[in-house]
Formats: sequence, structure tokens, C-alpha cells
Amino acid sequence: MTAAELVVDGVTLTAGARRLVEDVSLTARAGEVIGLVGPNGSGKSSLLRTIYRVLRPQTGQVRVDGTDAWTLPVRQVARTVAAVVQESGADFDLTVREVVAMGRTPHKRLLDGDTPQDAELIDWALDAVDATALTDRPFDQLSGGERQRVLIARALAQQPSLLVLDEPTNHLDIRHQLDVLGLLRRLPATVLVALHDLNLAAYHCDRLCVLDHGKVTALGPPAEVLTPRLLAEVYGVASEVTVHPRTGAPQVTFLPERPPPTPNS
Ligand SMILES: Nc1ncnc2c1ncn2[C@@H]1O[C@H](COP(=O)(O)OP(=O)(O)OP(=O)(O)O)[C@@H](O)[C@H]1O
Repeated sequence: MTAAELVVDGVTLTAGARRLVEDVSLTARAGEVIGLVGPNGSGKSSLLRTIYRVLRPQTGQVRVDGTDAWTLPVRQVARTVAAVVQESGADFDLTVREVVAMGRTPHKRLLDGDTPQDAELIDWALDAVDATALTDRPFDQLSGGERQRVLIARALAQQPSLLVLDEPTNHLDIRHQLDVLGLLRRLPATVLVALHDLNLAAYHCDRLCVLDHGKVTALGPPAEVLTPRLLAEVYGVASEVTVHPRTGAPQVTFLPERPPPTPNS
């Protein structure tokens, strides 16, 4: 498991006459954690889908360590890229351990059983998301947050070089949100993660990419990107941004008033 460089190069994705993602370019250096933020409908999930190969972009390329991900065999991509997504279907008639073990599939041949190393990785992944106690439970009986943690464990067991997550903290209580985001930073993988909570994103990500109407509006370190002006332009909210005295990360406080008009509004 070594981190891969991700290059999204001029990606445009359309559905019918609609542009979901428009000319997006973004490079994630090996080992970097990039937070994808933006309002509802700004194209975050759509962009992620072009990266984990669900929606093929009409133009542009997604390159992982220099190779166009859309030209690689599916199995090879699955050894390199893992995704934790919202619509994972997730009504498996399987135990939690069996779901996490699915993460090992791309690394094995058909009908190969779990090796001791697979078992060790599955145990590690379950422990990493605090799901060891759930091991033998039927997956479809879990709560939303428990399921989410198990799906993250499945992605971890895959040992990806690139990990793509769409709102992974959805359903999670605050402790598990902090644990999961802290874990992402420590993985030997490059991470692209869509998040709505700007303060969590600011603290846990090396850089933030702001999408608005399918386009990149800002890309850079959280302290450069999260300004009251940008938040007014993109989200239409008033805010104050300070540097947290303990963490050193930018901290956004949303204000009740309407934002002042911006030049484009
Ligand atoms: N298959 C599709 N056909 C037509 N429009 C689509 C399709 N998929 C998504 N869209 C539209 O594309 C836009 C971007 O959707 P997307 O799910 O990528 O946004 P998002 O930033 O992930 O939003 P959210 O924060 O609400 O999850 C939305 O306006 C959505 O309605």
C-alpha cells in the first residue's frame, strides 16, 4: 500500500444537456488529503464517480500514477482505488466480517480463501473504525452509522493507494467522525473526500477544492480557501473566519445575517 498521485485533467461530465462537472483539473500529490467541498448539487459526487469509474467523463482524463484510470482493467483499478460512497446498495445478506473481507477480493484469485494476512488486515480494518464488536452481526441489521463504519473498513481492507470517499462522516456521531477523519490522515494513501462540515474539512485536509456549479472555484490550503468572501459567494452565507488558538486551523463561525452583496451577485 503506497500512495498514488491523482491527476484530474480537464474533466467534463454531462448527463443529457446538463453539465454536472465542467473542465475540472486537480492534482492530489501522493499521500495528500484533499477535501472536496461545495453546496448541494455542485458536482462533488459526480466528480468522484468519474474517479472511481462509475461515470466516464466526456472530456478530460483521470490519471492515477500517470495512467488513465479509464484504460485500466477493472480489477487493476480495484487494487489501487477504493471508494466509500453514499449509494453502495448496502443490503448485503452477509455478516460484518464478510462485508469487510470483500475488500480483499481484488487482491485474490477466484475461489481463493482468506490467508492469515487477509484475516489480519480484516481485523485491523474493523479495529480502525471501532467495529470489532460488530464482527459477527448481520450487516443489514446495523444502524446507519455502524454500516458507514463497516463500509469504510471494507475500503481500508482493500489497501488502496487512492481512497475516494463521499461524505464518509454522514450518520457518524462526533467521536467516530473525528476518529475516521484522523485515520484518513494517517493512511499511506492519497485521499479525496467530499465533506459538508467546513470546520472538520479545514482541520483534517491538507487542501480544499471548492466546487460550485460543477466548476472549481478555489483550490488551496484551508486557510487560503475559507474566507468570508468565498463562503458568501459560493454558499450565500455570512461568516467570520478565525484561526483556532489551539489547533491553528481556520474556524468558520456562521452568522445569522445575510452576506454583503458580492461583485457578481
Ligand atoms: N444522472 C444524472 N442526470 C441528470 N442530472 C444529474 C445526474 N446526477 C446528478 N445530477 C445533477 O448534477 C448536479 C450535481 O450532482 P452531485 O450529486 O454531483 O452534487 P453534490 O455536490 O454531490 O451534491 P450533494 O452535496 O447534495 O451531495 C445536481 O444538480 C444533480 O441534480
